[in-house]
Amino acid sequence: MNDKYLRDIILSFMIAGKDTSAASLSWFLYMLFINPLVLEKVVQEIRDVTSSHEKTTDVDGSVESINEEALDQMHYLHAALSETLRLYPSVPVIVMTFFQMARVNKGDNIYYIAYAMGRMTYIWGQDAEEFKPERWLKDGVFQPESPFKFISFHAGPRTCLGKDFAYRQMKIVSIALFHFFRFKMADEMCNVRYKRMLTLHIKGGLHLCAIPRTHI
Ligand code: HEM
Repeated sequence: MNDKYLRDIILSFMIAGKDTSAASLSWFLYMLFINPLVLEKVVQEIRDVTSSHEKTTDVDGSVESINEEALDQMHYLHAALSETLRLYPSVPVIVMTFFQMARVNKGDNIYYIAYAMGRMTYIWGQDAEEFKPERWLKDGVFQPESPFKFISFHAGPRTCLGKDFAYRQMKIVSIALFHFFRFKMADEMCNVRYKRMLTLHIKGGLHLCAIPRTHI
């Protein structure tokens, strides 16, 4: 390994890992606003996991309670994040360049639209357009889908290398945010739309007001 190799690895992790997780968290917060019952369940799960540190001002105590074991127990949060990524995949269009295959020439590009695939009734059923974390749960336990069905992290040999890291990061940030704050949209009438880019961002960003919690 030389410095250039190391630089390229760090750069690709920063490019692949920053905007994707940030955009997912924005959509996640938005989905919770428009689905208050899901928000309630997410907050309840966070409350259960951080219950040993009820004082919301006790930063060290609450950070301590966010350990590996606690993160693994958060099935509902994991399901809600997955459901967000199904409807709002951070990489909405994925392109593959082919070497050679039957009926595909060397150098041809094939695109698949993760955004559309996440909403197809053929793949996800009649309720495909609905935000339903429950579709990922069986008896309260998260059930992973085949990566060829839930395509938001790509599948096969070029699958996302940071998937587990991304879930951990998004879970930790969500726990910290909801433990210490309530949120409301700065303008509840605003029309939230996506911006057409390589990654799926909210057009103009998601503007929120954070209100410190006195108790969770
Ligand atoms: C919600 C968060 C994320 C999503 C939805 C996501 C999704 C994806 C997708 C769809 C690809 C394939 C892109 C393509 O081939 O065109 C990819 C590749 C990749 N991702 Fe992620 N990603 C996320 C977070 C991260 C994080 C946090 C890291 C690293 C810390 C990371 C590292 C990578 C790397 C290195 C690749 C390239 C893999 C390769 O081509 O062999 N990703 N990701």
